[in-house]
Amino acid sequence: MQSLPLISVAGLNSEDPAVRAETARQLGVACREIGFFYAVDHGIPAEVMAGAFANAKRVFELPLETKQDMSIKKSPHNRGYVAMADEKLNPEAGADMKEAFNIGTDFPADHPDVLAGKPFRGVNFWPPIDGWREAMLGYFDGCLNLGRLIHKGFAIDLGLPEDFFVSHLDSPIATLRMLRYPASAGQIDREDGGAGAHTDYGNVTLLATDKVAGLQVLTRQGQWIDAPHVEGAFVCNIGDCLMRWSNDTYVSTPHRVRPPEQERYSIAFFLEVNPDSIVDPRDVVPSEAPKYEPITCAEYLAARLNATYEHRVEPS
Ligand SMILES: O=C(O)CCC(=O)C(=O)O
Ligand SMILES: [Fe+2]
Repeated sequence: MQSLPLISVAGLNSEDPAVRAETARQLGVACREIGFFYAVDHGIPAEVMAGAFANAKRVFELPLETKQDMSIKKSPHNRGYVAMADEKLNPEAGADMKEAFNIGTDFPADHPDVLAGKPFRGVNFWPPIDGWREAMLGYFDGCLNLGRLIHKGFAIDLGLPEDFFVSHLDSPIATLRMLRYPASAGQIDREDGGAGAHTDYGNVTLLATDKVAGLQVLTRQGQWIDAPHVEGAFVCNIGDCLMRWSNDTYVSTPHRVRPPEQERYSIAFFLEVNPDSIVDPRDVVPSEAPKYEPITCAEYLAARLNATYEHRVEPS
């Protein structure tokens, strides 16, 4: 049985170009073959990760009414609370047995982009919990920096200038999503009852998991394999936007969450690029005939989210 590769991403920070190149090579193999890898030596302290899980738990413990006051249905910018069974990541399979809470890049209400109503430039909902905002924004920033570092590796592996993605990542669309799956093994007979089989939409996802099993990844050979918890590691995967940008050089791979034996928490950080960045395969793989037209990151993401959430589609 295949397993996901483990990569020490600290090598991308090395002063030695040979170490950076070797780390990027490992990353490139993973992104071309399975589209998933574990990132270790990533620099986010264990206590920061533990704190994020403690805070995620607190938000789900709030009364339902308080959570519904922060409903994602009230945000055009993909922020807030998603109630149990309100989402279908695989619309053909049925509702996901999970609840979620999203925060995005934090903008003040008077930021020019917010006032102008730019897509994905909105304010966050903040749960009424002391210290929550500061702790989660600290974790968000840690993930963002890790995502930038991993993009340096992508650039090296793809034969681009090391800083190719830097200008695309100065104010990116990014979503930190806390997830809670109730114990539901034996109650739902769908293998993907926690989260329906899907690919992620953005460039890269950095997922922190607790010790409860559930995540599975589809190999190129069509086999579902477990992606077990690895202490201190992020499960990272390529999203559809980077697959498109790289002209399918990197693959976004279907994954799902089985109904867990025990209550399960995970925290996903979905990183795209700046809303106005042009995602054009000609820029990333100039030697190949492009399979996709150029599109802005915001346009691409909006189209994908509109297909997932009924509430985002304007009633006709
Ligand atoms: O909870 C997990 O382990 C995976 C969640 C996931 O794939 C997603 O939210 O996109
Ligand atoms: Fe996912």
